[in-house]
Amino acid sequence: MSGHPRDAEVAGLPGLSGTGRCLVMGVVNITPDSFSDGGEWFEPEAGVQHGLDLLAEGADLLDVGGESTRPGSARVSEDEELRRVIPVIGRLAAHGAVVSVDTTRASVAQRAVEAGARLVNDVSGGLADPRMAHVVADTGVAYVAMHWRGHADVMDGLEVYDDVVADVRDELSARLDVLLAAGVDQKQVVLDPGLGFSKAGALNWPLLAHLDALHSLGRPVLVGASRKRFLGHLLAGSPGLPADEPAPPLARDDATAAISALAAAAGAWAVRVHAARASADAVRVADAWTSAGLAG
Ligand SMILES: Nc1nc2ncc(COP(=O)(O)O)nc2c(=O)[nH]1
Repeated sequence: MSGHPRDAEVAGLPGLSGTGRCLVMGVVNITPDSFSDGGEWFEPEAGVQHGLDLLAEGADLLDVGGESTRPGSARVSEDEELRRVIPVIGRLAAHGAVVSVDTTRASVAQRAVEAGARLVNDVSGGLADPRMAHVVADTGVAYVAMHWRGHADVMDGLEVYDDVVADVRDELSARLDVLLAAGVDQKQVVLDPGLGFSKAGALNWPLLAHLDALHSLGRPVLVGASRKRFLGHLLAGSPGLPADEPAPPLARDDATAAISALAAAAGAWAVRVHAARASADAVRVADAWTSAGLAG
C-alpha cells in the first residue's frame, strides 16, 4: 500500500512505520477496574510480566495505562496514575520494548517519556489537558489522537451525530489543526476513531467500514475494538450465550481478531488488542491475502 497513510512515517518509531503491515499494540492495563481485565495486572511485577507475555505472543508494541476509561469509571489522581504506570513503563522499556503510555494527562505523558515511553496514546486527543500538545511538541514522540467527546462520567450522553463518519473525521481534523498549531509535527500523529467512546453499538460499525474517511486526513490510523461493548451486543445469543444480554468481554476475542484482519485489510496502521496472538495471526492472514491480490 505504498503511498497509503499506513505507510507514512511515525516520528520516533523508525522500526514501526512504513513496514507495509498492520502492527499489533498489546494492552497492559494497570488498573483495578478496566472493563475487561481490571485488576489482573494491578501489581507492577504482574504488569511487566504481562507485557513481556504479549510481546512473546506477537505484539509489536505495548500500551500501558493506569486509569480505566470504562464508561462511568471514576478518575484516579495524578499521583496514583504515575504510581501505577511509571515503574511498568520503565521496566518494559529497559527490556527493549516499544512502549506507549495511555493517558490524558500531560504531566503523566512527560514522566512516561522520561521513563522510556516512545508514544503517547491520548484518548482525549488533547482535549482533556491543554498542556498535552506542548509536551508532545517538546518531546517529539509519536502521539495517538483519538476521537473523544468527554470523560467516562459523561461520554455516554454525548453520542449524537448527524453523520458519525463525517462528524468523527471533521472533529479529528480540527484536533489535528490544533496540534499542528501548537508545534506538533504531522509525522508524530496517529489518528483513532475512538470506538465505544461516545458511540453506542451501531455507531461503531460505520466507522470501521469507512476507515478511508480517516485515512483522507493523511495520517496512520489505530483501531481499538478489542473486547468492546458493541462486540458484546453483536455476539448476544451466540451458541451457549444468553440472547438478552451482551456476550461477556472474555468471549469477544475471536470477534476482535476478525476485526483486526478486516482493519489490516482496510489499511489500519495498528490494532490495539488484549489477546495479542489471535490478532497477530489475523493481521498476517490479511496481509498475505492483500499482497496476493496486489500481485494479481
Ligand atoms: N487509542 C486508543 N486507546 C484506548 N484506550 C483505552 C480503551 C478502552 O479499552 P480498555 O479499557 O480495554 O483499555 N480504548 C482505546 C482505543 O480504542 N483507542
